[in-house]
This record gives sequence, structure tokens and C-alpha cells, in this order.
Amino acid sequence: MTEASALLYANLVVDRGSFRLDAALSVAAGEVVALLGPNGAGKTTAVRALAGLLPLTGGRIQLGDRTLDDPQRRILVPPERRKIGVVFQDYLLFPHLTARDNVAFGPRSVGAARRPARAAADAWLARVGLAEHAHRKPRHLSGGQAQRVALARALAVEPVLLLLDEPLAALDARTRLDTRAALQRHLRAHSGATLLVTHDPLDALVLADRLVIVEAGRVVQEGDPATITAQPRTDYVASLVGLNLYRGRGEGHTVTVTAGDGSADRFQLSVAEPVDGEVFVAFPPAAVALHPTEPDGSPRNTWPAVITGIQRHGDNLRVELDGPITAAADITPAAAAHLELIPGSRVWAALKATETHAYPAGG
Ligand SMILES: Nc1ncnc2c1ncn2[C@@H]1O[C@H](COP(=O)(O)OP(=O)(O)OP(=O)(O)O)[C@@H](O)[C@H]1O
Repeated sequence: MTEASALLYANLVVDRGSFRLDAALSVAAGEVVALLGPNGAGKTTAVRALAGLLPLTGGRIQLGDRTLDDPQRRILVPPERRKIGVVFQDYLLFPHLTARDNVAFGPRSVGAARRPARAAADAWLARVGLAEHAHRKPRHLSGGQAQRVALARALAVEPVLLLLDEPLAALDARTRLDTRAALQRHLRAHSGATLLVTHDPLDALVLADRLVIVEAGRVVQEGDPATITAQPRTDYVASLVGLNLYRGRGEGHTVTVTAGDGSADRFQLSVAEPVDGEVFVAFPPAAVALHPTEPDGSPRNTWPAVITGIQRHGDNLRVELDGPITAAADITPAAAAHLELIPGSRVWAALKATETHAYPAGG
């Protein structure tokens, strides 16, 4: 997206001790972008910088035609004048205020008079399905209801940018499911930009049009969910979407995997698509079969492996393997019966070339 077509354009440079966030983000009007990353990647730092709670060290934040933060030009717009609605992970509702006054606080804090603020609050509470709870205090609301009050408060300021920081993290699984569905409806109706910060891939995949992945303060991959889940470019993204991922050099239908540990061992994988140059190869754990002895016949890729871990995975078992490459294999209980499934056991892994997916690594 070009800077001109983005509603939010931010080049976020923030120094916090030895940590530096250095990430460019753009979000178009009506678009939902998920910022996804492991613990400590810098997601909260990004939210706080956008919300105006943490000044930038460098870079710039542009929302519509307004510059909100630009240290070089000494511009720093305070939080309440940013036209940004924020839902924090723990909601931060005022415990002594009713749901209605909590929501009215949003418009009040940006200068609305009491009456119109209350009218806006009532309208928003009705839209999130909580009209009859308007007079309850937060301690008499369930987790899901409190989350909806927080969302209503953020939307009641008619924000140009809606920021959601782990909005579903505090909810139990069942409530999460319902609240995620409701949130999806509200996000679709929001005409401004939405940035959703999460470390839950499901939230990101369900709610976002585009994903931006940050690791150690940097954007490592961005794109639409389908491309990212099919073509991860880092180990973190691969584990997020449940794929085995390797980098190597491709020639024809063979990829020589670059050993991650720097050892000289060469390991080659036969792949379905012809490739050339630096590539990634990905395959799902379910594509890996395990055998007690070396299998003969069909699959083109076989290698000896040692079991390092076993976990339940849905109805199957996920087996972690070490060997010339580390890999995860998902096997059925029936297949497991033929194997000695204990850490340290030696097995043979087999993978069909047709189940691999190879794509250019670039750079
Ligand atoms: N007040 C602070 N002073 C110095 N460093 C900080 C401060 N707060 C956070 N950090 C550092 O900044 C880095 C990024 O933290 P941040 O909270 O933004 O990550 P995150 O992606 O939100 O992680 P999480 O998912 O765990 O919330 C971390 O390495 C952290 O140690």
C-alpha cells in the first residue's frame, strides 16, 4: 500500500532500553490489519506509541491528513486528540462507573457535553447488545460483557483508528468464540482503520484482512492470511500456522536444505514444483509418515530420525523428530500402535514430494 492510499501510515521507531521497535505499518480505511508476534516482539510498544502513551524516538505517525507524532518536527499530539479508540487487553473499565458512564467517558474525554455523550453511550450499548445492562457496574458484568463495554467506549469516540490490544485474551474459550464473532461484525461496520494486536493466530485469521508479523521489533512478513499461511518465511510464522519449514538451495525437483546448526551435513528433499535458487520448503506434519524400519517403495523422501517429544494433537499424536532435519509428524493412533513411541526411539520418516510446497526465499 502506498503512503497516499493509507489512512494510517506509521513508521514506528521506539527505543526502550536495549529494545528497539522499528516497524512501518499502514492501514487503509475499512481495513483490519492484525499485528502478530511472539512475546516481547514489540506489539504493546506499537500500540502505546500509536495511542500516544509512548512518544516515538524516530519515524512518524500519520492518520488521515494529521501528523500525530514526528519527533524531528517536534510534533506530538496528546492521546485524547488523536481520534483513536483503544481497547486494552484488560479493558480498564472504571470500576465505580456504570457501563453507560464508562462508555460516555469516551466522548466526554474528547470534549462532548454530558447529554450527547450519554446519548452516544446508550446507542453504542444497544449496538453491542447491552442496552439492559447500562446501569451495571463492571463487577456485575461478565468478562464478555465487559469486553463489549470497552469496545463500545472505543467506538463511541468515532475513531479514525481503532486499536485493539489482545481484546479477547482475558476471556474463556466459549466466551471467546461468541465475542470473536460479535467483534467481527463490529469491525466490518467500522469505516475507519483497525489495528488488532494479538499473539493468537486464530483471532488474526478470522478478524483481519491483512497480517503484519513482528519479531524482535522488526516486520518479518506481511500479507493476506492465505499467502502467509501457505508461505511462511520464518520459524515463528511456520509454527504459528503449523508447518515444517526449511530454507535451502533448489535445483529442479531437489532442494538441498541449509542446516540450521551450520554443520556440513547436506540433506536433500524432493519437491513437487521445480525450483531454482534460494527457496523455502514447507509441509504439514500430517504429510510425514513414521515407520519402524526403512520403508521401501513409493515416497521419495525418507530419513532416519530420533523421537524427541510426543504430544496429543486433536485426535492424533504430534511427534517431534530430530535427525538430519528437525520436523514434526502427526500420526494417527493406529499408526502409533506400530511404533515404539518414546523419546529416544529411532524411526524412519517418509514424506511424499507431492505434499511439499517450495517457494522463492528472496534475499
Ligand atoms: N518499560 C520498559 N522499559 C524498557 N523496556 C521495556 C519496557 N517495556 C517493555 N520493554 C521491552 O520492550 C520489548 C517489547 O515489549 P512489548 O511489550 O512491546 O512486546 P509484546 O510484543 O507486546 O509482548 P507481549 O506479547 O509479551 O505483550 C521487550 O523486550 C521488553 O523487555
